[in-house]
Amino acid sequence: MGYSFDDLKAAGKKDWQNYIQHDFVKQLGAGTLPPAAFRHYLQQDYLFLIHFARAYALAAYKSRNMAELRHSFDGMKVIVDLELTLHVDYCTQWGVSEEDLARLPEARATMAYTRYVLDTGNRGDLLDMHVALAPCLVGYGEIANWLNSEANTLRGADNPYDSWIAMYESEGFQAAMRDEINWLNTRLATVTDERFEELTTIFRDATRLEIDFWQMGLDLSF
Ligand SMILES: Cc1ncc(CN)c(N)n1
Repeated sequence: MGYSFDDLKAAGKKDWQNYIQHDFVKQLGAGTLPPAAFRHYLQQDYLFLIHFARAYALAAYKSRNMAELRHSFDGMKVIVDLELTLHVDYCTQWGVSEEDLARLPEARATMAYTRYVLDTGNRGDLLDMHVALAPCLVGYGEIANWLNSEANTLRGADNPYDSWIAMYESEGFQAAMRDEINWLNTRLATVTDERFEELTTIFRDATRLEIDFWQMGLDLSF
């Protein structure tokens, strides 16, 4: 009894590190990521985020009070207003319209991750759902902070991916990340050892699916 979000990360430490410090992330930070890899990743991420917005809607459905409802609503707003807007802007620069995006075939990594999270939420309760969502929200906030601490990271106009880093380091995203950690810390403080074990499996599975998502970007795979 008496767990926290850090305990979830510690239980899958190696996977978490492989996710945060993936080659895709390192190359993006250094500005050396092949444009085709970023483009493939970002287009798949558009499809991914639409399903993740649905997952937040499911979390809202599972909410029992106003505070839980608002928490899910805030998570969904970050995806729809902040992240999807940037994705559509990037794609517009490449001459790819929202109609083109909607017609894109989904990569297996996109399907696997999004359906895993939706299934976990359907099967479980609100805590299961948020633990499945946490590597997404908390992970990208942590990635931006990790990139900023790395000597190889190039910031400014010389890095074509600078606006991507800027979004995830922004106060809007970082505040949502802190809220999620606080929310999880409150719930994890009272779970039993058995329940914590179940939750670590969900957290690690979602983290491994994040690793596959980066790899899909590097491999240009469907
Ligand atoms: C695959 C993935 N994971 C996380 C995030 C950050 N919401 C994202 N945009 N895409």
